[in-house]
Amino acid sequence: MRQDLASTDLPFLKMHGLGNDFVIIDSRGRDALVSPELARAIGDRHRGVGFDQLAEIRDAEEADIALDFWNSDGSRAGACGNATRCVGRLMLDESGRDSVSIRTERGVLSARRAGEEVSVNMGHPQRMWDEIPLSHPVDTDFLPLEGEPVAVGMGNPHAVFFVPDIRDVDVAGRGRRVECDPLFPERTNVEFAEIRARDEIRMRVWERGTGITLACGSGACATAVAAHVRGLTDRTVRMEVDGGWLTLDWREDGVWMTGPTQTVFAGRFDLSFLERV
Ligand SMILES: N[C@@H](CCC[C@H](N)C(=O)O)C(=O)O
Repeated sequence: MRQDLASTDLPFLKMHGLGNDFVIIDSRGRDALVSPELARAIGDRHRGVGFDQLAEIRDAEEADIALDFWNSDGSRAGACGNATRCVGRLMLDESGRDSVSIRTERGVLSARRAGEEVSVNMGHPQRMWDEIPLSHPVDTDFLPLEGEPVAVGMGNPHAVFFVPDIRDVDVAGRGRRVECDPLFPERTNVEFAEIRARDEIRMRVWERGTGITLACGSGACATAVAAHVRGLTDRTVRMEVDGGWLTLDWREDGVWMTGPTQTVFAGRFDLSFLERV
């Protein structure tokens, strides 16, 4: 057994944002302890806790906290909008303030109270092929793939397809194929979007490293950006995902995403479970 786990009392929280579910581990005051193996073990929905993403809270010098994200296959993600909103909620409640700063791989993000909900500024979208990243220079507004998706980076890669009727899309089949297309050297998240009005989108998602989820915050931001870039929507949209509704607002300082968060339970890992990792 890893010594850092043997000597650690390891509590966690289970949270979700619109059914996009997370295990949150607070590692402030100690070294980071999540490894790919530990993430996979905790992410196992039969033998662990189960999650779409694991978020590890860490100390930060230039922000209130730092966050590292893990997918259930043990891979790292540079961004996770819904987990940022969930941990943002914890930090807003803990501090009693109206705004907190959170350092992620893509920079320092700001989370704010929005009535009962939480808003996060997910930063400016990345539109250059090498920022997303893609394997070679192409027109990121119309990728050279069947269905010509839009490529958008939100600190993680997204390929957004516009479809006439979302009910006709095989999200798992197409999502799995596009995730691993050689055009995406780090794989990609895949969104399918139906435009309902200039201020309303229906979106379903296949997440890199996880599969179909009920919501994807960074995917919702990428979809709002892609729809506006294609001239299909205004800068503010409501978006229905499988788990409910988000509001996206692409402002001068970045893409703001607003929605609900929920704490489900607090737990503590059994030492015998950690011993097997
Ligand atoms: N659910 C997330 C996105 C999680 C990361 C993604 N699977 C990746 O690998 O980039 C969100 O709410 O943004």
